Amino acid sequence: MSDIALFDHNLISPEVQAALPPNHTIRALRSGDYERGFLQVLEVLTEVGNHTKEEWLERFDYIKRHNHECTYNFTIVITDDVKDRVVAAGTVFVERKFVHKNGLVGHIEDIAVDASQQGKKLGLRIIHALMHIGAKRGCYKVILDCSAKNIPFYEKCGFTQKEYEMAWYVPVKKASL
Ligand SMILES: CC(=O)SCCNC(=O)CCNC(=O)[C@H](O)C(C)(C)COP(=O)(O)OP(=O)(O)OC[C@H]1O[C@@H](n2cnc3c(N)ncnc32)[C@H](O)[C@@H]1OP(=O)(O)O
Repeated sequence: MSDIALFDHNLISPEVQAALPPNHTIRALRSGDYERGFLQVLEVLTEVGNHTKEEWLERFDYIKRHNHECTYNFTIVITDDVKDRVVAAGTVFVERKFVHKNGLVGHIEDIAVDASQQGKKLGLRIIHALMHIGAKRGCYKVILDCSAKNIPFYEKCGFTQKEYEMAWYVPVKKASL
């Protein structure tokens, strides 16, 4: 697969692009971002797994092919164009609901800025770009879960605290001997 974009670039906010440092670009995730270190950037969040290129393309291609269906996935990155590396990433899912008269809700997930690039407003730009995508796709709200230490960051981005997060982790079955 050549360097294919996950979704249409006209959803990227021109205001956010204009606010980036020189030689940086905000754009849709591309299939070639495997080589540009997209998965390594996500390692600031959690365990990512050592994907082969084939495993990466399997997931990328699936999302791309199914992006017109029930849930839309808009994953974006910021690249350092001198180094040709991904330095920040984030996703907004658009969920189709029955409530709010068949309303749409954006869910922000997996916000990550390379450890060496944090504190340069790249996280803020990613969030603003995802909020723009949610608004353009017709969401009536955009929501996310985060740790307490990140609340001030999301408040700076324009979010307010509401409700509580709940989680259930599927028990890992031990292999039988
Ligand atoms: C929905 C989710 O995915 S939650 C998971 C979020 N991701 C992580 O925790 C992974 C590790 N952390 C990171 O990748 C980054 O540090 C992020 C995404 C949390 C923040 O991105 P950065 O690029 O470092 O932040 P950025 O420079 O855009 O900060 C914007 C503003 O928020 C402030 N801010 C950022 N993080 C914090 C924090 N933890 N506490 C207080 N303020 C903060 C900054 O000081 C800045 O304020 P200013 O406008 O007054 O100068």
